Amino acid sequence: MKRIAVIGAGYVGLVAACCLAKSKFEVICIERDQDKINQLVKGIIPFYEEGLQELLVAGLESERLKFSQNFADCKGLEVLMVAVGTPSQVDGRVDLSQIYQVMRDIKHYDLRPKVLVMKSTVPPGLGEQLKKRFLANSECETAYVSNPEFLREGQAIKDWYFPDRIVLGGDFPKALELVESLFINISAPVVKMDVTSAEMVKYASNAFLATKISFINEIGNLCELVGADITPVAQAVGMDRRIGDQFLKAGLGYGGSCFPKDTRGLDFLSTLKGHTFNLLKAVIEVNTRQRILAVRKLCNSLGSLHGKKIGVLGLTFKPDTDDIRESPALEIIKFLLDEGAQVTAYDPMANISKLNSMDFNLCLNAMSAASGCHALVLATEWPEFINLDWGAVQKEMREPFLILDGRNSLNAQNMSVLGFQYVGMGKL
Ligand SMILES: NC(=O)c1ccc[n+]([C@@H]2O[C@H](COP(=O)([O-])OP(=O)(O)OC[C@H]3O[C@@H](n4cnc5c(N)ncnc54)[C@H](O)[C@@H]3O)[C@@H](O)[C@H]2O)c1
Ligand SMILES: O=c1ccn([C@@H]2O[C@H](COP(=O)(O)OP(=O)(O)O[C@H]3O[C@H](CO)[C@@H](O)[C@H](O)[C@H]3O)[C@@H](O)[C@H]2O)c(=O)[nH]1
Repeated sequence: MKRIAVIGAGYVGLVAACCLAKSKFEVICIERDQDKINQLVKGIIPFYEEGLQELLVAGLESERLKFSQNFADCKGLEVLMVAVGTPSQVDGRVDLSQIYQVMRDIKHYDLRPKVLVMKSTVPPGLGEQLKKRFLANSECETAYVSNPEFLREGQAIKDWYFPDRIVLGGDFPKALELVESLFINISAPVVKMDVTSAEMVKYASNAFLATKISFINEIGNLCELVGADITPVAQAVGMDRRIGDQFLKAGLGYGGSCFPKDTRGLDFLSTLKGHTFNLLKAVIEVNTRQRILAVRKLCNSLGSLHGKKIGVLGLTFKPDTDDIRESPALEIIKFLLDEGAQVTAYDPMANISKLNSMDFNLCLNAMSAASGCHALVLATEWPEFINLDWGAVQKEMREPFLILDGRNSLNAQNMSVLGFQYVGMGKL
């Protein structure tokens, strides 16, 4: 029986802790936020993720999953898995303060696990530094293993059990084997390498997916200029198996807690190392521009936005999550407010407690968000929006009945028949 400590009950930490407890490991999850722990021990998850609540409750009932604020409770455990946050600073640099605090605590409490597994996304090269600074001590026999996490919000449990690959970076085969043995019941190729290369896999994967999105958005922008439609273009391009059909959806660009911060983080690291990563810089710039483009489209149809009433459907960075971190919707709302528009918004799940005070009217449903609006922006493609009674929505609105489909998820022709002025992204 392996006993595992997971540090950080955020998104990744909680998924890891619950899934490992389900695999019959004894797991203690250390979280610094006592309010979070108070909720978790009652079986309540502080965010939305399909299927996670049930796993949490099962873990608590089996008594294989425990929570604590106290690092001393990790003493004597074989595996310590770090899943604390690595957010972005204003200049793009990764804020590593949570990681350093954990390393100091490991030293302070003299924990000496057999293996320290780094699940947090950290800049390539950091692991080797941490080893030298915190673990290079003849008495400490802790092996360091980088094990980047690739799960997506909204599909986290599925991604945990059916990953495309498990990446392990480390120097000691025994330590790598120990970490590999945590993923029992998971059938996926295990790719082993050195620590820095494993750290690079995570950044390269996110940067590549972000590149695909910005690339298709640029093709979409060109489609508008030549009179083509990005939807069939992307579909046919993606049918080439060498390209693949995923992450080719044009729209308002990528948001969330990972792509924006990880692309900025990799760009910062490149600059620090003396390399100008022009391709990545362009990916980031295109992504920022997509939001501005959306606002320009509104201006093109409405003229000045001052005093115009604009409804926004969707606040989360994508459907099936309540996460609003770096959401394109919120960035667009800021622009609209700056232009003097009156903004109403609705989202079926957004965690609005995380919203800093914003000067817009949060509505209880899509229909009230649309009421009296000159324009509606579909910012997140929640199924409930696709299936709205759009005829009824149109009646609630006022001229010019503009709909800006920021996710190209509505049927343009149907919308026109209903009397909307339809504007998509990368379409005529
Ligand atoms: N969110 C995702 O979908 C995702 C997916 C893959 C990888 N990642 C990476 O995983 C890491 C964690 O991401 P997240 O979204 O779960 O972060 P998060 O910010 O949601 O959660 C981090 C948690 O760690 C806790 N914490 C911080 N310092 C602590 C300490 N010293 N002791 C105990 N608890 C502490 C925080 O209170 C918080 O609850 C990041 O590096 C992220 O880039 C995230
Ligand atoms: O064709 C596409 C696909 C996605 N997006 C946008 O891209 C963002 C990110 O989407 P997604 O990748 O599904 O969400 P995340 O949960 O942020 O997951 C990403 O970030 C995680 C954290 O690093 C990684 O673990 C995952 O592998 C990686 O997919 C969202 O705003 C989407 O709307 C598009 O605009 N077009």
